[in-house]
Amino acid sequence: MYLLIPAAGVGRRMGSDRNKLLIPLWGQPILAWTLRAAEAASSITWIGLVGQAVDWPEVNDLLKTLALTTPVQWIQGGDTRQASVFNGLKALPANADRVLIHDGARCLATPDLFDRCAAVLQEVPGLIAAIPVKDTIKVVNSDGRTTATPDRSQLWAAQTPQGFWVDKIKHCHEQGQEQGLQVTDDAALFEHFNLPVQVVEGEESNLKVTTPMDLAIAEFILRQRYPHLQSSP
Ligand SMILES: Nc1ccn([C@@H]2O[C@H](COP(=O)(O)OP(=O)(O)OP(=O)(O)O)[C@@H](O)[C@H]2O)c(=O)n1
Ligand SMILES: C[C@](O)(CO)[C@H](O)COP(=O)(O)O
Repeated sequence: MYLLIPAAGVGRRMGSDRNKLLIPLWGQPILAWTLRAAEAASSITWIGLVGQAVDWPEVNDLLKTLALTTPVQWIQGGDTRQASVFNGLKALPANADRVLIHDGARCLATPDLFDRCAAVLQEVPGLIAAIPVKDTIKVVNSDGRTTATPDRSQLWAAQTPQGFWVDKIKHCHEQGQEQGLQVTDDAALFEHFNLPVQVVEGEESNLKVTTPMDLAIAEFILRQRYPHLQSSP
């Protein structure tokens, strides 16, 4: 299975002056955890790492340290996550007919989650990892007043991996760019063009490390996951 890792952000919400994926988390960069999980997933046979040129020297050093057996191709990212993913799709090997797309910031996803998504993608053209929301969600207007309360039983929090048949998702991105669509996940393009997106049970621990609080939570999760370790493996 081909995997694209969007890793070309800047981490504004982290308050970082550099790519947050290079910030240490329990002894190694956030991105290292993501790459280790992808490496450990039996289904992943190729990684497209989508990043900004300014980060390449540090990422290259990290790749040398990790010495992954899975081939990793460096791909130039774009100004938005959507543009970065599209660049990644255009850089896929010609024989790639299915692809998983996984945020570099979701560094706690387990190898099992990748493998489960890869297995389902054999059967459906599009999927997302997701978990049911626990909070009651409100729609709020520009005055800060609630205007609606969607039925919680129908609300799921989308995660990544998200997976797609390559020809379909590439076409969606092409059309989306032409029509000026701006989306925060790739499944939204599938939905916009009336293509089916199957939910695969995600993981509560598969948080997107976005803010400093997320870093603290992520370290807690790692310490629980590797209780025998004093620091990262
Ligand atoms: N131009 C961009 C923006 C984001 N991403 C990636 O998309 C994932 C999810 O994005 P997010 O968590 O928002 O990361 P940032 O954009 O860095 O964070 P912020 O929005 O706070 O700046 C991350 O792995 C990020 O590296 C990307 O590849 N290219
Ligand atoms: C793709 C995603 O992780 C699904 O929840 C999320 O939409 C990414 O959002 P971001 O603002 O680019 O971090």
